[in-house]
Amino acid sequence: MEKKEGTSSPVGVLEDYFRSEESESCSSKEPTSDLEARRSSKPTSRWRGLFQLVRSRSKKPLATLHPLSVLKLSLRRCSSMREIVPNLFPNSDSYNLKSPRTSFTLYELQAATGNFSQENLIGKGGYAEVYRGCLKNGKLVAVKRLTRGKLDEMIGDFLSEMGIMAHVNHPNTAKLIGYGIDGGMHLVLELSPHGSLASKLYGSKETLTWKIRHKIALGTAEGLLYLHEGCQRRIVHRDIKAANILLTEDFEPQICDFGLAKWLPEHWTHHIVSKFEGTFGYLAPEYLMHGIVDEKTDVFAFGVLLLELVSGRRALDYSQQSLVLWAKPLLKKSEIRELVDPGLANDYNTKQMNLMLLAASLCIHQSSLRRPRMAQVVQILNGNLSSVKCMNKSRVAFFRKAVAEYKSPKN
Ligand SMILES: Nc1ncnc2c1ncn2[C@@H]1O[C@H](COP(=O)(O)OP(=O)(O)OP(=O)(O)O)[C@@H](O)[C@H]1O
Repeated sequence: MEKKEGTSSPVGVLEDYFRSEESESCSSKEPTSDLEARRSSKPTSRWRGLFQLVRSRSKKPLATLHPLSVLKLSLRRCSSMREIVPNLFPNSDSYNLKSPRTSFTLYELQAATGNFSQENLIGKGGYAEVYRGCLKNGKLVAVKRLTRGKLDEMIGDFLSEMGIMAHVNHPNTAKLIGYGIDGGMHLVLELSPHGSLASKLYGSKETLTWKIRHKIALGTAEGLLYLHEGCQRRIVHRDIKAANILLTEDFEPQICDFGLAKWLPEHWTHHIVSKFEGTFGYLAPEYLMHGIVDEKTDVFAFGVLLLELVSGRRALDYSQQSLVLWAKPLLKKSEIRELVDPGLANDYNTKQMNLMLLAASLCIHQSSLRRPRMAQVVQILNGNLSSVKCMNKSRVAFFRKAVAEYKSPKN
C-alpha cells in the first residue's frame, strides 16, 4: 500500500504526545514491531525536534510518564508554551502551509476583540468561546479561546486542533491564521461572516434556499473526502454537525472544530476509544456501542447533516427525538413530502432532493460496512450513480426513483 507520508508530519509528535495508552487502543493491521520501529526511529523532522525539546526538559525517564504529563512538565520548565508552539509551524513548505502562522500577544487579541467583550461573543461550544475580532491590519477574525476542561486536556486539545488545522488546506476546511498562548490558549481563525450552518438553519428567520443547502451538502462532502483521502494523512473529524460547518460570504461551507479529530495511521482499520465524546444525534451505532472510530463514523454524521439540510429539523429536537429514527421509516416508504422542510415551500430541485435523500439513507445505514465512502457520497450527490450499483438496491427505496428522475430528460 502506498504510504502517504513520512515521519515529517504532525502525526509523529501528536502520536507521541497524545496517544493515551490507558484510555485508547487500536486495531492495527500493521505488525507491532513495524509500528514500534517507526515510533522509535530517529527523529528527522521539526516535529520530532519538538519532542526532543520536551524530552530534554524532563528529568524523569520519559517512558514512565504519560505523554501529557511530559508536556505539562516541560511547560512548567519552559516559562510558557512560547518555546513549544512555534515549532508546530515551521517555515518550510514541506507541511503544505500556504502562509506562515502568526503568533499573537494577549494584548493584540484583547485589542482585536474589545477585551473579549460580550458583544463580540459569536459562539460558545462545549470547550471554547469564540469572539469576533478585527486585527490591526483590518482583517476580520474569529478568536477561539479554550475555556473548559482540565489543564492536561486543554493543552492536548489545543495542540491537537492546531496541529491538524495547520496541516489541512482545502476550500472546505476552516482557515487558521495564528495562535496566542499568553493568558490562555487561543486559536485565531478567518471569520466566517454567516457563522455556522446551525445558526442559519435554526437561529435565523430567513429560510436557507435549496440552492444554498445543496451547495453546503456538496462542499461539506468534498471537505470530508479531502480529510479522509485527500490530505497527507487520514483524518477522522469525529464531530461533524451543523454547528461545526461555517459559512463563508458566498455560503461555501467550511468544516471547523478539529478538537476531536484523529489522525489514523494508514494501516489501522479503526481506532477504539473508551472516552465518550461527540454529539448525540450524530453518533454512529458502532461508536455508541463499541467506541469504534473510522471514516464511517463521519459518514454517518454526514448523513444526519444531510437530513437536517433537507428537513430543517435538528439532529436531536427539544424532546430528544432523534432525526434518524424519525426519518428512517419515511425514507423507507419514500415519503419525500413528509421529509422536506415546509419552509422550502416546495421550492427545490427534485432531482437533487432525491440524490440527497439517497445519499442520506445510505450514510445512516446501521452497518458501517454498508455505508458508502465519502468518495461515493460525492459521486452520488453529483448524480453519478455508478458507485451505488454494487449496493443492495432493494434496501434503498430512493434508488429507482433517483435513477429514473436523473435519467428523465424532463427533469
Ligand atoms: N471562524 C469562525 N467564524 C465565525 N464563527 C465561528 C468561527 N469559529 C467558530 N465559530 C462559532 O463558534 C461556535 C463554537 O465553535 P467551536 O465549535 O470551534 O467550539 P467548541 O467549544 O470546540 O465546540 P464543541 O462543543 O462543538 O466542541 C461555532 O458553532 C460557530 O458558531
